[in-house]
Amino acid sequence: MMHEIAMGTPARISSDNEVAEPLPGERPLARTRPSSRVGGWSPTSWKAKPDPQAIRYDDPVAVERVVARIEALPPLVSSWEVERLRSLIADAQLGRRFLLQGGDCAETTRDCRADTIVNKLDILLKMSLVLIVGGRKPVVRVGRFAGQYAKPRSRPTEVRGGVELPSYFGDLVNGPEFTPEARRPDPERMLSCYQHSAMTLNFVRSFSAGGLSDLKHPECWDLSFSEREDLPLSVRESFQATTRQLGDALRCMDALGGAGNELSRIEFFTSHEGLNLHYESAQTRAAPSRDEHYDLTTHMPWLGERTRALDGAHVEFLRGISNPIGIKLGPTVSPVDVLRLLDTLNPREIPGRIVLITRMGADRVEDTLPPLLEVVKRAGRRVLWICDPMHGNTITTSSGIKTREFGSIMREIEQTYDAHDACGTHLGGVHFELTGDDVTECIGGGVREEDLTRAYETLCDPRLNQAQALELSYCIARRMRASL
Ligand SMILES: O=C[C@H](O)[C@H](O)COP(=O)(O)O
Ligand SMILES: C=C(OP(=O)(O)O)C(=O)O
Repeated sequence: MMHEIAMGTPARISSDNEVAEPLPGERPLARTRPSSRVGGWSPTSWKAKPDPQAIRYDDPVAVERVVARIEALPPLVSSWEVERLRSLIADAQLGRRFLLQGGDCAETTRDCRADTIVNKLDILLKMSLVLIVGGRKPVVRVGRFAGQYAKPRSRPTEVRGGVELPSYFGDLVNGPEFTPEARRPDPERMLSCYQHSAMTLNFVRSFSAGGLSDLKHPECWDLSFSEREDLPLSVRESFQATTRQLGDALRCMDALGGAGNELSRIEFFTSHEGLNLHYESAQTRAAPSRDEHYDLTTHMPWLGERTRALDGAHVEFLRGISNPIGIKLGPTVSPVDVLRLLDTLNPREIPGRIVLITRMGADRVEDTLPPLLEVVKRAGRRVLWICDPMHGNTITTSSGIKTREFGSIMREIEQTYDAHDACGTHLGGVHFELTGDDVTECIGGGVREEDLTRAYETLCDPRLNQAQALELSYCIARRMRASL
């Protein structure tokens, strides 16, 4: 099969915006070719713009050395996979698919292990099956993995016992241990995270091809939440009905075998916050025969709440690549900001290009979301709206533990559905910080505040565990079914 691939033998890069002559027989790597399609843009034009989360590397030469090494390495994903995701998102924008995005808050190289990855795929797959039954439409699965190694932080430094050190910005930048050595931003980490992303992806791909046969019997999943006495009888009954329908559907698909069998080949896409632009731009390449650039570290990078300034480095970088992109929108964004972001990031109204990820907080959805929905609808802009009910609902317990309450998470989803219903727009997906492991980081769904210290493993924000994530998918399926 012939593919148009944005790969090639690396040419020697002579400066930021030039490509050295290739050797005889060598295909030029077009990484630093400026784009004629996107005015004034090149993969490194972001360097001239302000970056509120800029990493303070102390050795710029070492940064350039690592970047050159990553440029020379093969891309992690291909441009045709990216295009496929864009077409699926375009479908979701028309209401024909639902998008499920989820994974760790901060992925770590330490957790690049078979069991951890399998558990994550397992929960995403289970959730997607429940959502298919609820919404009666296919689900696009996008993991926060194989690259979710960089974290924006509220404060550049952290103080413990009178000692001040740089904050932990994710394994891509520095280490979590509270020592000057670990917290020093180290460019070599970009190479290590590239390698761990490649290992993760390799495992995800082989796993996807094999299918997950043991998921065919939802009766064997841990669905103890659906029996909980504190749930109203109607909720329990609706959860049990979902399980029965799911079991019937899976057995039916199994009997049909091969073609169209959701369990025989499972598609996952990757995503992460496009935060460390040295890393992102090192893997950004031009498709050989088209004036299109792709960030090939991931299928779908997203723009974070802290880095979405219109004149900032991150918007500059993302405006020139052709990947679908997520844009986080928190309670301080204005309708005008959203339209400007859309004008800058999708001036040609490309279908499937933009996923707007709202994360207002359960108490702010009602006053902040409707004006955004209205203005985008009135402007006739084509976007996929999805809800991240995690980032606006972070609280700190009296003993200083960062957590999130299951009830607030679900309330944000319900309110977001209500706002879309009132405006005549539609909610086309959800975005979660979750893990397939049995952690105790969020309260509710069987975890009490006093349980938080038992298995609190995240290095940044609290994630849903397997049972909590599954319960949420049942709640969403219930809501979806009610609006069919
Ligand atoms: O995941 C989101 C952010 O990186 C995270 O909420 C920042 O946490 P902080 O406020 O502790 O820096
Ligand atoms: C940092 C994140 O979110 P936000 O930008 O919405 O705070 C995140 O999703 O990891």
